[in-house]
Amino acid sequence: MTLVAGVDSSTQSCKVVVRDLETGELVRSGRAAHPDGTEVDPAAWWAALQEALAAAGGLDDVDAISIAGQQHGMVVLDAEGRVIRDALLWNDTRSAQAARDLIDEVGAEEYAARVGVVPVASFTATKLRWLRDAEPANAARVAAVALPHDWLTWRLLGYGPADESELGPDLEALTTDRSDASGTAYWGAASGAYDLELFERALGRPGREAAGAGAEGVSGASGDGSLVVLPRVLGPSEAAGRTSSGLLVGPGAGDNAGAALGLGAGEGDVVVSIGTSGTVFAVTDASIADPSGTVAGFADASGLSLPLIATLNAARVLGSIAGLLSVDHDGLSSLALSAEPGAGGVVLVPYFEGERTPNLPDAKASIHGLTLASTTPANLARAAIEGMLCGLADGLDAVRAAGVRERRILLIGGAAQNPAVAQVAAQVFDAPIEVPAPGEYVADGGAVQAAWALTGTRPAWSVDTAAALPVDTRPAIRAQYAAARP
Ligand SMILES: Nc1ncnc2c1ncn2[C@@H]1O[C@H](COP(=O)(O)OP(=O)(O)O)[C@@H](O)[C@H]1O
Ligand SMILES: O=C(CO)[C@@H](O)[C@H](O)COP(=O)(O)O
Repeated sequence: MTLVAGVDSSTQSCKVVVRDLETGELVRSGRAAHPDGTEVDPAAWWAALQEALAAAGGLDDVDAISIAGQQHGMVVLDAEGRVIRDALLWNDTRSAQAARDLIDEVGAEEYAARVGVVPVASFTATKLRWLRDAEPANAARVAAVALPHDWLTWRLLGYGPADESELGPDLEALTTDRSDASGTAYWGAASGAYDLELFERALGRPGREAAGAGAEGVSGASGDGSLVVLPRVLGPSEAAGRTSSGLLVGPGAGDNAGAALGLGAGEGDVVVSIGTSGTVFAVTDASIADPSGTVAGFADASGLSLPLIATLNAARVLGSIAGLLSVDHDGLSSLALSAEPGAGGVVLVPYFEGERTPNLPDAKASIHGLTLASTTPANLARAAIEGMLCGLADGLDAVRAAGVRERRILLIGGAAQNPAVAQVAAQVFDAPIEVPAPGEYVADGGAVQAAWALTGTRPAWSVDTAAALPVDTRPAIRAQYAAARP
């Protein structure tokens, strides 16, 4: 049996799946927790990857692996391959002003036309601008900029600081893929190239694409320190390299593109993912350039496009309200299902972490419509689920406005396993909902990439459906949410 592995290095944890190349059957899996916070030492991701791989039985009998991960995080390396400061994650909003500055300088339409996105605090370019302005000494030391999956792939191949790695700090060996590169705001899905002027504008230092492992005589960060190295952008089935033990390492992906690949999402499928982030996305032929910045024109992991909206407030909203009500996930579900649709008029606008869609990085959550009669645990539980899903339904409207037409919504992510979430989703969205069998679809996308890189053919593994819910729209839920949100 030939085995391939996929990894999801996500915000809250690292997940590994090992699958049979021929059938796609899940053979083993493992996971390990990531630290909390929006600023994380990448060494913690590396440690979690080792732990999750060990829990998944190791890689000795595995032929290929590929690492997908949380998008946008800023990993800055010095010329010795050391991480200069903790990574700023996609949900760190300190770069909101930097995003506004970049838009003022370049223009939203120009950004959308050049790289398919308009900066928000999540995107890597804004974090680099923040670094330039807030930590100039660190910005001056930057020799390479990577994303979380790029850095983990590089480390897995054996690169890193000389005293921590087999192969040393060859920055030319850094790689990324189209999907994750498209979340930087300095690589365009339509152009298929870095926009080096936008990169320089962000960090205040010129950059160039890495020349490939072992490239010699290249002037740049590894040589004269003048040009910052950006990972070489690999195609969907292009390998990043092999480890010294012969393990083939695939290109990796941003987590949402990884999930699309793991689900085999195609025309007519809109994926709604409810993990740390809430996302709504689809795989499309045409690339998107939305000058309002609502829909990001990302690339997918198969050579197509991935128009996407993301919210900062998803599964953790439910965790927070469950904690407040002293119940677990099942308890929150039972409470929510015991309340009427509309939660007795109680509306929770869930901007606990600020928000990205709509772009309100400094917003806070609020509860509306409380009366003495409506203030019950059941209504609060239901309002949390309804509010979180209404934000995503607004996102679906934006994705539709960008030209996407869905036949069904595929509901994935940790919170999709909550029965109340699936039921309320059928009442909030106006499309049929399918909940795929519980699984790690991002890591599965990594396994698909590993198989694709190994054999040259994209595998067509099947995905089971756990539940299918017909449309049961209750327009009052979105109407009262629309009246309450800013
Ligand atoms: N049954 C459930 N109901 C609600 N939330 C859940 C449930 N199971 C897991 N979660 C939440 O889902 C989140 C993890 O989902 P996941 O998709 O793995 O996130 P990420 O990929 O961002 O790390 C956690 O916040 C967890 O508390
Ligand atoms: O910022 C985005 C997408 O643009 C997020 O989707 C991150 O990629 C984090 O994903 P999860 O950890 O929530 O899966």
